[in-house]
Formats: sequence, C-alpha cells, structure tokens
Amino acid sequence: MALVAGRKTFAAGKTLLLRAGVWLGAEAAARGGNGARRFVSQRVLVESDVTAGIATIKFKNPPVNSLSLEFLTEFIICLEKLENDKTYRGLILTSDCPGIFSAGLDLREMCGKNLAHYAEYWRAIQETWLKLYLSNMVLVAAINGASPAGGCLMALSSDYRVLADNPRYRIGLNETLLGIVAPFWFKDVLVNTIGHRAAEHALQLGLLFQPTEALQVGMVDQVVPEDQVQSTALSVMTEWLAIPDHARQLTKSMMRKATADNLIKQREADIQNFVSFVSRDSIQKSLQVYLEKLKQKKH
Ligand SMILES: CC/C=C\CCC/C=C/C(=O)SCCNC(=O)CCNC(=O)[C@H](O)C(C)(C)COP(=O)(O)OP(=O)(O)OC[C@H]1O[C@@H](n2cnc3c(N)ncnc32)[C@H](O)[C@@H]1OP(=O)(O)O
Repeated sequence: MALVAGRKTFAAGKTLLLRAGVWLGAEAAARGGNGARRFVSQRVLVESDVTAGIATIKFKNPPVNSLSLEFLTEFIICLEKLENDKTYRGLILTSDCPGIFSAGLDLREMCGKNLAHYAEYWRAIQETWLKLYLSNMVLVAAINGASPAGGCLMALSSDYRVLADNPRYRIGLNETLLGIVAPFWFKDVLVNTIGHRAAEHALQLGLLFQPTEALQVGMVDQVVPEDQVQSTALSVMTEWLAIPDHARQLTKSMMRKATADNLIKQREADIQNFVSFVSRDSIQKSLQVYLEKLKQKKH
C-alpha cells in the first residue's frame, strides 16, 4: 500500500501540491481485481467502481463537514484527479458524517483571520464551485444530511439531487440568517434551479427547506427513505450514463457556461468584494455571535 504525502503527479501530467492528508495509490488498491478502487485522503474519501465508470466522494470532515480550507484543498485535488482520469463518467457526492451533508463554509475561516487568508479561502471556494459546476462527469448528490448554505451550493451544482426523507435534513441558502449576503453566483445557481421568484423568496428569508418542501420548490429532484439514498443515486446515475457523453456534456455546457463565465470574468473583483465584506467589524461581529450561538446550543 503506497502512502504518499507532498507533491504528487497525476495521470494528466499535472503536478499538484497535496497540502494535507495522504493518498492511497490507486494502483495498489486496484490489485483486488474486482474493479473497485479506493483513494483515501484525510477529509475526502473516494470510492470507485472502475467497471461502471462511477466514483463516489464521501465528505469526511467531522463533526459537520464544514468547508475548511484544508477540506477544499483535498476536495479540489480529488475532483481534478477524477476529471482527468477518463475511466470515470459519473460522480456521486455524499457524506461520511451521520446526519450532515455539509454545514457549508467553515465560519472559522471567515473570522479573526487576515485579509490574505480571506482571499485564499474565497479563491478555493470559487475553484471548488467552478470545478463542480462545469464537470464533464455526471454529478449526482446523495444528500444524507443537513445541507445549509455552501453545502446546499455543492448539491445545487450537481446534475441531480436525491435527499433523504428526514425532517432534520434541511437544505437552503440561509446566509441572511447569519447577517451575510449570498454571492451573486450562489444566487445565479439557485435561480437556475428553482426560478427567480422562489429564489428571491428563499434568499431574502434565508429559508432552509425540509425534504417535502425542498421537493415541492424544485431544490431537489427526489426524496427517498434514508436507507435508499445511495441506491437511488446509483440508479439515477445509470440512467444518465446511458446518454452518449459528448451530447450530454455539450448540452450541460450550453446550459451552464454563461453562469460560470459570469464569475470567471470577475473572479478577482469577487475575491476583493468578499475580503472587504467579511473583514468589516460589523460582519465579524455577526459571524462571531452566530458561531457562539451554535456552540451554546448544546448547553
Ligand atoms: C460578499 C459575499 C460574502 C459572504 C458570502 C458567504 C457565503 C456563506 C456561505 C456559508 O456556507 S456560511 C455557513 C452557513 N452554515 C450554517 O449556517 C450552518 C451552521 N450549522 C448548523 O446549523 C448546525 O451545526 C448543523 C450543520 C445543522 C449541525 O447541527 P448539529 O447539532 O449536528 O451540530 P452542532 O450545531 O452542535 O455543531 C457541531 C460543531 O460544529 C460547529 N459548526 C457548525 N457549523 C459550522 C460551520 N459552518 N463552520 C464552522 N463550525 C461549524 C459548531 O459550532 C459546533 O462546534 P463545537 O463542537 O466547537 O461547539
């Protein structure tokens, strides 16, 4: 078993810096010969079925799969590796943390840090979204837990969403409840998914939808019993993979390119906007109060 940390060269000849975690060499793991491979990094677990051409990424950043910079770094590397490996045509996104898909952006990355950190963090958020939204693979989100804000964005960036039928698993862009504003590209993705009026309503009120409401508004495509989320995601994937790749990919690009380009053409300005917004005293205070409330919830 090969454990590698540090610099790693991937299939497409690109060299990326693996900042954290370890990587279990695919070659070593594939020796079982049953078509299954398993990559392991510290916060992102990748299982794959080579024969079917389907990979599954499980978020593994306990307790709540917050999108910390370390998590995002590992996630981007995994995505890039899968995207460049033409074995994989489909990717299922799910969580390894019981009851939580992802709590969204890691609020500790947005509080009490310096301006350079905020800029680095926001660039990683942008990069993650662009890679997900423009992926050539079919992306199915198997949402097996709560999915607020950035967690919801990851689900919305997939091609299809299956949500577990549990009233505690709420999903939505709740930024206004934190005293912050969802960026224009979060808004664009929501509008593309549920339409302008429903998005305006949901965004202003910071609505977190229970499964039946999420289905009704079109935020998810299917709600199924909790123990059927993974099998449903797999059968949806099989259906989507029956479509010829080139036709599906060009269609996906036709539908999504304008939304992605809208961010790409103003990436630096968007970073500056985030940095100046989040570093305001009033915003720092709101975020700290919100974090404190989360901590005190238990006591
Ligand atoms: C110009 C543009 C400017 C800004 C744009 C920014 C866009 C922002 C997008 C975001 O994603 S902001 C993050 C929004 N997320 C949330 O509001 C979710 C908050 N969390 C929860 O609601 C709950 O934690 C939960 C996900 C439903 C899970 O509940 P549970 O009861 O299971 O866990 P608990 O609340 O006890 O949390 C455990 C532990 O985790 C800490 N925590 C939770 N969420 C976050 C987070 N997003 N970032 C960092 N840390 C988080 C929580 O404080 C607890 O910590 P403790 O164990 O130390 O007390």
